[in-house]
Amino acid sequence: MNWPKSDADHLIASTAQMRSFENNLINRGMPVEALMEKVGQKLKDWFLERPELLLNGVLILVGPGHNGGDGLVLARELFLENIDVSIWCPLPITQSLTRRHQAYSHWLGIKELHEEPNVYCKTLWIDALFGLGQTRPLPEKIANLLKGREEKQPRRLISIDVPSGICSDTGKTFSNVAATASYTLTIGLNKQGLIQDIAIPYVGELIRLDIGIPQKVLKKDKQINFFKLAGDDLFSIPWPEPSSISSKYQRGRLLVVAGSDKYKGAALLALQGALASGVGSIKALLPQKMADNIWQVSPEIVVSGILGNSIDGESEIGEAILKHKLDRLDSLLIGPGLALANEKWSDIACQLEKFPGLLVLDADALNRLAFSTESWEWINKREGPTWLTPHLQEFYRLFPNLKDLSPLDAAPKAAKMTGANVLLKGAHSLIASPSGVRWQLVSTSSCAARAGLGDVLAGFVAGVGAIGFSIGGAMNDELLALAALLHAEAAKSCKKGSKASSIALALEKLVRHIQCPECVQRNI
Ligand SMILES: NC(=O)C1=CN([C@@H]2O[C@H](COP(=O)(O)OP(=O)(O)OC[C@H]3O[C@@H](n4cnc5c(N)ncnc54)[C@H](OP(=O)(O)O)[C@@H]3O)[C@@H](O)[C@H]2O)[C@@H](O)CC1
Ligand SMILES: Nc1ncnc2c1ncn2[C@@H]1O[C@H](COP(=O)(O)OP(=O)(O)O)[C@@H](O)[C@H]1O
Ligand SMILES: [K+]
Repeated sequence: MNWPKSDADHLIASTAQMRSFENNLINRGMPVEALMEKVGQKLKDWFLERPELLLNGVLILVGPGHNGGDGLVLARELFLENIDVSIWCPLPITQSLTRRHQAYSHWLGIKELHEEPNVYCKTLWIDALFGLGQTRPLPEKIANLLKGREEKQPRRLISIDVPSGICSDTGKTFSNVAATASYTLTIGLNKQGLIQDIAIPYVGELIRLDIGIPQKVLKKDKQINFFKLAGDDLFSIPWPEPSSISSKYQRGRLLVVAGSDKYKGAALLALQGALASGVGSIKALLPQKMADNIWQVSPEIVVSGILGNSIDGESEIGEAILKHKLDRLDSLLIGPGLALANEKWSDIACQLEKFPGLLVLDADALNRLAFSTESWEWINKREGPTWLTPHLQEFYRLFPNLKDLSPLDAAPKAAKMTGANVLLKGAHSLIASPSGVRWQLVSTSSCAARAGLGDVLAGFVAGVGAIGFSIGGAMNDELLALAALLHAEAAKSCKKGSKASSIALALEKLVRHIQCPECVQRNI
């Protein structure tokens, strides 16, 4: 695994890993006091760079552990900068270091609240109640207070390390109540729970504060296999580059099986995604109506067969796939907009098993497999690599035995069970490989949540996969992750409300930019 870098910016840590890194530093001689001081200084710098947040003063909610200690160091530093600071310690402090900071803050004369704070006040609340040490629901008094605060002053609260009430491993609330932050300033490494879709409404914008965990400490952990991907990673993207003398057939050959009378647009969107990848040759098996017209909008596509049509407008794919020469392909995408015809998976199973190239199963191909007698277990029979691109409902339909697991645990399990790479789509899409490596997209835009974007994505990943396969044969695990990142970044670069086909054009431009920045500047 070469991308992205295994550094503090990219690693996504479980609570146990984070604890182990901290202990490692402390065991090597780093004083806990110094570590907390470092955290406090980073917090102070972050707040002082945003004076608008401090205009109405600051109230720091201090918890019993080291999270509270971080809050007290911040309180002291802001106080010394003449910011109007008060603290509230609702529970007895249990950590001695935190108690010492509390005593010093008292001696300095920092205001202390003895009553519950008023939820209406415009003061910024800083949640230093609980961090990594959370294992159970918030005390009722605090839960009610945080609930009231969100109702009366929505998001006028910033959390340190982890919003109180959220599990840093799963991202779930312990009891449906948690601090609702505008920002969460997480310390050292991104914690896996904080980037899960379920946590997004509580976490707000996630900021990682670097505390200088040395690379050699990170490298020692053999369990590091979870990486964050964001826009900055586009600059280091390992784009598969065919040789400069390669012909169109050596730059990836893709066959797209998509569309039905029921869902007419899906095939076109998938083909637009495929075109955006820059793959050398695109063929398609389409319903008759689309096959008759596609040349007018996408003359680059070669229609190499016609799909059958059920009386309900669903596509029947078996005959067309069986007639096609699959051995001349690098990648085969089946799924977007096919609808659920009454066909047996066994009709095509044998042909697909033997196909040595990359098979990408999306949308209704996943549903058809889910409802077949073969089910997900069939994927293991494939000779070539397989990529699955479900959204959450499709995923659990295909893997009903994993429905009690969170997406974070279920996706790698599915990858391991099937030997396929899985792209589980969502607000923060998760990519899991059979080797156990996971990637998660973090800085996505919710304007990507529009009908048709998944079709563009399926065509795009199949195109990128075809290029990768044409070069190496053996697929790099990160290829699916990099295709998903490009798609999300293209969606982000578009105006709010952009339609799927505009995003496909933005994706094409982004790919050209990565391959040749000068060409885009010269508008070629
Ligand atoms: N370790 C380090 O060197 C560094 C740590 N750092 C900072 O420390 C944080 C972790 O500190 P921490 O381990 O003290 O845990 P923290 O979350 O503050 O609270 C634990 C306390 O709260 C209690 N408690 C928990 N839930 C509760 C509930 N619902 N209701 C009531 N009580 C509850 C719990 O009680 P217990 O469960 O033990 O009974 C325990 O007393 C971390 O997030 C980061 O901010 C950084 O500065 C970097 C250096
Ligand atoms: N809240 C969200 N924020 C960002 N991206 C999202 C969000 N919800 C969905 N997406 C992305 O939008 C796309 C939608 O795909 P999909 O559900 O397959 O749509 P469709 O089948 O209608 O084309 C995926 O890339 C997914 O990751
Ligand atoms: K907190």
